[in-house]
Amino acid sequence: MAEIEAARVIVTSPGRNFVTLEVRTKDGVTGLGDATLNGRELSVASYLGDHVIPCLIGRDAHRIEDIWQYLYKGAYWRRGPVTMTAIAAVDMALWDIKGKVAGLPVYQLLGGASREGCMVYGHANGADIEATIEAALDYREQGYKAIRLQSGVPGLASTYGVSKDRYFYEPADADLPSENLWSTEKYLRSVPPLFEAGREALGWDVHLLHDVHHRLTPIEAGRLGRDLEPYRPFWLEDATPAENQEAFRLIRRHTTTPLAVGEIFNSVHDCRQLIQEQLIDYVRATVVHAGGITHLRRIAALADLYQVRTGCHGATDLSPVSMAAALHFGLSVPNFGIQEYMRHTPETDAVFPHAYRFQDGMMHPGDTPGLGVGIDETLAAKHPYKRAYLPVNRLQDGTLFNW
Ligand SMILES: O=C(O)[C@@H](O)[C@@H](O)[C@H](O)[C@H](O)CO
Ligand SMILES: [Mg+2]
Repeated sequence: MAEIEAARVIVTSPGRNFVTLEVRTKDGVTGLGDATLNGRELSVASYLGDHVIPCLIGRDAHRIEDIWQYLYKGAYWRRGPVTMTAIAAVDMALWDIKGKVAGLPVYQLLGGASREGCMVYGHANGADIEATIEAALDYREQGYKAIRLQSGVPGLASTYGVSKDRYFYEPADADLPSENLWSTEKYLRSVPPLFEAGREALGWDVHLLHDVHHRLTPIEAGRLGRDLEPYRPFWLEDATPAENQEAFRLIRRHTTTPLAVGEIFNSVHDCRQLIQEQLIDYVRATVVHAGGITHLRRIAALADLYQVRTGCHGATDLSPVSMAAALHFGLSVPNFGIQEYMRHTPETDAVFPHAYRFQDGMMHPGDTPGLGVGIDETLAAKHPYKRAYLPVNRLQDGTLFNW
């Protein structure tokens, strides 16, 4: 028995907002869980502080599955990003504690390493094709085996996924949502030349990826997938919104370009049909928004039956605690595909010292017992919460569109 004596929520903003749960046992062992929900951070902080923590006190931290079921079924109100992010934070913290008590890194508790490291993809972006290719060459130089290409669209003032900074990308950029303008026609014309230039400059020994960010209809996505086929992309991500899972049947009918989807999913039910009908190739559900390691393993186990592999979300709004959990999961899961890696700022890394490391395009969670991430609370206190929103997206006639 490792009795839970206390738990608390730490909100800090070292460059961007993070919500972290710390669970402490009577023996003084602490575990950390990420609870960050970009642009809606305080709702999860309240869900945890007001509704979850009181139910945790006195429970056995070792009973991870039972506590997961207790919080999921016991709430009566199942699923949803706030609930599932809160459950994820508890789940990560309990795996962290179990690892520390056992003296083992979490991946060992999940069955041990299935590979030497997790292949990650980096983000090359630029205002135009030339700048994007230059950034991609830089990533290849650093050893990346997989690179996502996002370029500014001629005729559009700003484009999702294209930052002003070479390495650090932060979409939650304003105190109130900023507004972007979108044109599907301009965008669809811009991507094939980007990939043509990418293959010309980088050759064929590097994986190239692209994120559509839910902005096409299924038939438009089918056309883009087909137009990109000659350049053999590793995947086309979030080609169309996925609330309607059937929509992917139409895309599949028109292209063999592999499809990835799921960074906003929070439950296996969000991707059940996509997986069982083999409408996707990679599932992007991630530890922090999909119920923690415990639930993500369930999603991956279903996906494995249908040759769907993992490709977990890993943008900067997933804290180093999530990144570590993703790497322990990714190192052990049989059907790992790739892991997104968007590096955090030095301010974030200083608040969350961690054992995971990058080498030659691969990442390893390290062998520190537990998840291998700490929190420097003195430093965290110097970065108070700052309201920040993701942008919204409008068509050129003012219609609010998909983001
Ligand atoms: O693939 C990705 O990393 C993106 O889609 C993210 O930038 C995403 O928009 C943010 O993480 C949202 O919080
Ligand atoms: Mg994405």
